Amino acid sequence: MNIQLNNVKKSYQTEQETIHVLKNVNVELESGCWLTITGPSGSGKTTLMRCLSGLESVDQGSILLGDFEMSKEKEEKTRAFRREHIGYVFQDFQLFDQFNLLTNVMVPLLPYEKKSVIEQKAKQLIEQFGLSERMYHKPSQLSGGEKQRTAIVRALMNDPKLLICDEPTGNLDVNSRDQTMKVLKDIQQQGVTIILVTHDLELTSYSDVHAMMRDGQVNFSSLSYA
Ligand SMILES: Nc1ncnc2c1ncn2[C@@H]1O[C@H](COP(=O)(O)OP(=O)(O)OP(=O)(O)O)[C@@H](O)[C@H]1O
Repeated sequence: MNIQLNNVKKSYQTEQETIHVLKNVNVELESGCWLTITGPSGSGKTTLMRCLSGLESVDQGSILLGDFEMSKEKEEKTRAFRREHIGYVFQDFQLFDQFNLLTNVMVPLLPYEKKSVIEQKAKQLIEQFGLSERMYHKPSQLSGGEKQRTAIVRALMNDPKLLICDEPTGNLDVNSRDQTMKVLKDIQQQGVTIILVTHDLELTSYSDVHAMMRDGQVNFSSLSYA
């Protein structure tokens, strides 16, 4: 899925002030590419991912995902587009405490597809990510790394064309991190566009393009935090 962001601006209004988070973001990414975005804490990476996936609206500018101009569409259409085409791995997992791992993975698709089909797909991915033995455990019984892998599995359930990963390896040890990256690489090789947000500069080696976020802008040329 080609991605194009033009002059995207986004602010938050608090009681005291207006926080200008995205000041003028321009991004162009070819379908099937892997973009890694790094940048200091608070520079707006998560906000950008939320706007890109339609979880938040932008104040100005345009977001084009393939032929879909997200910034112009109504919420209902955006929600359907996200459900069909985007996978999102949240920084804080966003798993349901009351459900076991298998149900957590299935739950976003349950209202829309046949349960037996979703369950088969879920079990296949759960096995691929080495989580079969934890399938009937609830999030409170999972390690940080297991929760993170569960969040990745859930994001892959709809065969996304765009996979957004916000710090997907923050809780993983180096071996699990590298394993996860290899699985993501395989997924990219199947044609999926990947956007990865991370503080871990080593992960840029997996990507085709690296950009740094700073002062509300995305800069494609810098490789350091300096
Ligand atoms: N809903 C909100 N209301 C007000 N301010 C917000 C809101 N969401 C984010 N912010 C502010 O926007 C700025 C950017 O936040 P964001 O989470 O996008 O940064 P980040 O680069 O992802 O940070 P980190 O690397 O720590 O995850 C921060 O100053 C944050 O406090």
